Amino acid sequence: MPFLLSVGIGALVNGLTPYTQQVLVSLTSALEGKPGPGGNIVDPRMMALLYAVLAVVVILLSMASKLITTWSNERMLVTLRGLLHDRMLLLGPIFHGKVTGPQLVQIINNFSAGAQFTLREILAYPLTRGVGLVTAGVFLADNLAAFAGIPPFMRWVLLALVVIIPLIGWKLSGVVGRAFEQVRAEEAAFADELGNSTAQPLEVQLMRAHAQRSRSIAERLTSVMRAKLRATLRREAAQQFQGSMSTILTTVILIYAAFSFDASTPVGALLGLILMVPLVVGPIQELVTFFTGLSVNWPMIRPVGEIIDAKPEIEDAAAARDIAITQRSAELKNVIFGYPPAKTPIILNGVSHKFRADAITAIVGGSGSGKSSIMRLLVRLYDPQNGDVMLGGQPVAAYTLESLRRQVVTLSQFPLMLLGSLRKNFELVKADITDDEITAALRRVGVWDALVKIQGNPLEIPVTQAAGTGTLSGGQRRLVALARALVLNPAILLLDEPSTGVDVESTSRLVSVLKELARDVTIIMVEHDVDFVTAVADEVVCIENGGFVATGSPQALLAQGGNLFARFVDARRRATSTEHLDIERVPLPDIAKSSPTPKLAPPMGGKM
Ligand SMILES: Nc1ncnc2c1ncn2[C@@H]1O[C@H](COP(=O)(O)OP(=O)(O)OP(=O)(O)O)[C@@H](O)[C@H]1O
Repeated sequence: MPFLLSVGIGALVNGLTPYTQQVLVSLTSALEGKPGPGGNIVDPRMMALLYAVLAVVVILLSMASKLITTWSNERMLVTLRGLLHDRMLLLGPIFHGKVTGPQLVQIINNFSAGAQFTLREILAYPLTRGVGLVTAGVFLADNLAAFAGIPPFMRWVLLALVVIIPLIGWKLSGVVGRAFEQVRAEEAAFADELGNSTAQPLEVQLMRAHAQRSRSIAERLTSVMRAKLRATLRREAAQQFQGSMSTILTTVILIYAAFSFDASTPVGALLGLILMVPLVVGPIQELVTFFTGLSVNWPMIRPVGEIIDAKPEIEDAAAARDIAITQRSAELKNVIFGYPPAKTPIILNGVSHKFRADAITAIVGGSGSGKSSIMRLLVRLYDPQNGDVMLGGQPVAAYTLESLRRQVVTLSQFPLMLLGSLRKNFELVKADITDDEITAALRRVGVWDALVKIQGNPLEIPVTQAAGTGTLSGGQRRLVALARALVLNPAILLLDEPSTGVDVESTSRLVSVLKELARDVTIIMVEHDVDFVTAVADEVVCIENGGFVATGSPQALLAQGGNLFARFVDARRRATSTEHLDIERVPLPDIAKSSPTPKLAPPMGGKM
């Protein structure tokens, strides 16, 4: 609505402006006592009055047009930014693997403004500028006709100028566009580099990498500056050229008019030429400027368009339904999987396994063996190339993504924590959650008492980017995230390294929480800590070289020996054993025989 209003008023202003100038032309001719370009003799006082009224109307409408255009622009921009944000959250891992977080921030924050401007111009130009162009064109022809004997070729000269000059401008805009494409690439690289520094500034300090980061940022900034300088110089040259269009045309017409001027020609017609040429050239010039602007903005508009057009990689299958998981089983049937788009290397090569319902299964394997990939298949972040992933006896694609992810809940290794209060982080998964529900969930995972020590009302604890005074520690974050996952009453819970960063006391609490939970939730976890696995898991599935190589309870696998789990436990024991440490035994002084103030044995290598 504001857009249509702004376009309507803009068209009115652009139509009235040449008309107002033409009134001035008629007024001048009337003062001279000659008929105006229209052929009529008019009353100069009436014309002066009409000019005054029209001038005031144009001024008022121009002001209104500016205000409404600003309002409409802001509304369009808000809608576009919201749309980009929402679309981006629907896109899958291939998209998010390609476009980094800092780049997304840049697209939604900055690039959207360029896209909004372009969209507005495309939609509004034909009406707003078109009306002005046609009106001024008609009056220009009227004024030219007042010059006796204008030969027809002059019209062709004019037409040629009107066509050729914008064409040259268009060519120039291509050069400018390429230069700005480079600017965008440099800015994206800078955004990533800056993201590297802002992600963990304290870690940068601890690594004493300040100088390295500083150098990288300086290099990137220099590249951005160089690219911008190149592009800006090209743009300035193009704009200078476009700016001269109006002057060139006015000059050509005036020279011709001056040579064709005779006693019968009204001075008003000459004035008409001077006034109308810029009004005809203006919209054409704006069109060229717009196309130049389009080339300049295109590198920024394209990613905006890509997000709007991009299709989520995984969508609901045609026959997908909202199905309740009653039978809390999960099964892989001969699954073959490699990451798209290449789908090679094969990560899972024909794996089959039925995860026990209402039990805890730990997937154990070396780094990069495909453990997390299995979790991703279970929540349909990806689809396998072959075989079936079954949940509750149904293929995973039979569920709508909404119903699947409501019931199969993932607790990732580094859970998402929103900046804000602890309560806000629970509202993330359940908008209408009550304080009592949050409290119960936090008590259930055993973190409540520790949180009370941070702040009397733990729900108001501020969640910050990093751990610090008055906020959550790394381990507490994990337990809070587990509490948040439980709020959803999952049928199947997927845990990625749940024991990471949790202290010994909290770990034993975690073991009992998970064991209790597993009475009516199927838990599948990826875990490197084999002691934790031994303590908590009912079943262990070992993965190696794309296949499941051993399955059984931790105790059975340990008793059997030789399998991957037993090897891992053994390696862990050897790594943490103190037997290999050569500790020199220092003889204790014989207190009975020694003097009242016995001398202590000197430390190794030390001197008393
Ligand atoms: N999005 C992706 N695109 C392409 N390859 C990927 C992607 N994610 C993971 N991989 C590759 O797939 C293999 C298995 O990855 P996965 O994350 O499943 O391993 P993992 O067993 O969970 O490893 P870790 O214990 O180190 O977390 C790895 O070689 C990894 O590099």
